[in-house]
Amino acid sequence: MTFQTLSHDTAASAATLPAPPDAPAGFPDRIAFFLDLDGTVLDLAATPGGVSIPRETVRAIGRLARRLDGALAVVTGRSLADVDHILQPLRLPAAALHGAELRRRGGGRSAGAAEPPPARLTAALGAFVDQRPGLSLEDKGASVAVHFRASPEREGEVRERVGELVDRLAPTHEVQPGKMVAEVRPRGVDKGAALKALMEQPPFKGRVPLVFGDDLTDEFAFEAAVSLGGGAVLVGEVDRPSAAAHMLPDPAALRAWLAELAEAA
Ligand SMILES: O=P(O)(O)OC[C@H]1O[C@H](O[C@H]2O[C@H](CO)[C@@H](O)[C@H](O)[C@H]2O)[C@H](O)[C@@H](O)[C@@H]1O
Repeated sequence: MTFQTLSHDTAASAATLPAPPDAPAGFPDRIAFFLDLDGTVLDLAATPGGVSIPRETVRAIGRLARRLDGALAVVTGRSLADVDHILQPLRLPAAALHGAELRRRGGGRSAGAAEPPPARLTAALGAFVDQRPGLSLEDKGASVAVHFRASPEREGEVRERVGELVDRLAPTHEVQPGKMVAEVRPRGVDKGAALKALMEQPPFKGRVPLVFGDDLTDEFAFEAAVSLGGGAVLVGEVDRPSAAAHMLPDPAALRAWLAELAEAA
């Protein structure tokens, strides 16, 4: 495996990471792909429902999944229903809601970890959002998100209030910060644990993971992949340390990279 494990302590180093090789080592027989969606494959949009994906990207992902013998999964904060809607007609293995919803090859779903937060928390978040123009609540079941992209000046207030409400009302859940969003997800559920769970079974077992992501939640998956001898590609520049050893400037660059690899395959 040629993906190096590097340590990146500064934003400057993260901004100067090399691009991933055109043909990653182990492709297609010994490697597994894990794709984050928003900010990675998808350009960010004003609202969760405002995203779109070029049809040729869906075709490229489908083709790569076949070439990898099915060892291509989505790892996302979105729900499985959203994943299938965005990537239709594909139905890929997926760790949705940060891993609270897990779909292995063949459509089997995990049960258990996907309990929603207490209703009193969702009600309190709803009341908070209703009183502040520009905020919105995305209720995804096991995970709930407060979005402030339309009101970025409210970031401090949102992060503080969501943290306080979760501490007081939802001991089963914890806060997951993200881009213009404060999410609430089940405690201990993260993309790293989800990646490791998928890697335990075919078609992932015996391969090395390569993860593509952009946000804080993806760092769990980056670290898990590196710990399993694989690698990570950060999409977009960040002002934080990252476990990724490679970088692409934006989702368009990743879509082009995937299309080229699919074409070559
Ligand atoms: O894990 P991901 O696939 O990256 O999903 C993370 C969250 O993505 C969505 O929110 C983000 O994208 C929106 C559309 O571009 C944007 O409006 C918002 O500001 C971003 O935070 C999604 O709505 C969340 O449920 C996901 O958890």
